[in-house]
Amino acid sequence: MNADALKKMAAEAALAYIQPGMVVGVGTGSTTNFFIDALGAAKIHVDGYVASSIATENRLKAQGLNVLDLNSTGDIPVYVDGADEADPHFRLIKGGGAALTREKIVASAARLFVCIADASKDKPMLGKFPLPVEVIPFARSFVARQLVKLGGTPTLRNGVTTDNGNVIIDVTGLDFSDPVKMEAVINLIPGVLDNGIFAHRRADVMLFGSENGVIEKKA
Ligand SMILES: O=C(CO)[C@H](O)[C@H](O)COP(=O)(O)O
Repeated sequence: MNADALKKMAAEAALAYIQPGMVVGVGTGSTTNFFIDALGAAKIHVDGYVASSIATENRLKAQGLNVLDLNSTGDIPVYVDGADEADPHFRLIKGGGAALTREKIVASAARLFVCIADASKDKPMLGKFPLPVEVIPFARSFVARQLVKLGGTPTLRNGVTTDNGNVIIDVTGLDFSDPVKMEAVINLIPGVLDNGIFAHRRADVMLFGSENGVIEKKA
């Protein structure tokens, strides 16, 4: 099976977590797009969806699904999103689609975070995937120098502006032996809005699409 078939399998399995009357948070990316399409077909009578990006909002609307403002919903029962890497402790690297800040906000507002991915994202430890960091443009060069001091090699993601009007710096070479600490340390650099380590807000459930079917892991 190709990666898309595995992503679709994981995305469709996440429907089991969606109940009528819920507010559902929806992530961003190709795996989440399969989830949105599955939602459109399933026609579950949820209260509405909170989108983690403009792209997701547009795709939900194209499916005729009701999009809600995060500021007018309370805590969200469930959030479904993909990941670039996941470790055995349900910690993630996200932001390959540049939506990491809003994704982390909606994930943090959710009581349950269901992460959907193809099994290639299941890693013994984080850090092969370059870490996305959302940075206020004014501070781009300063932040890059601080990331070098942390042992990283930063690269500006060319031509990308986030939904928040910022830039993305992708960083390789960081020490991921303590992802909780690294997430916090990077976020202390002035000019950083957020970074793609999801260690303070980890996933609660992992659904990996694999050649042997969906592998479900619960924290
Ligand atoms: O964090 C993300 C977007 O900011 C995505 O969830 C992550 O990049 C995975 O994407 P895909 O489902 O396309 O593999």
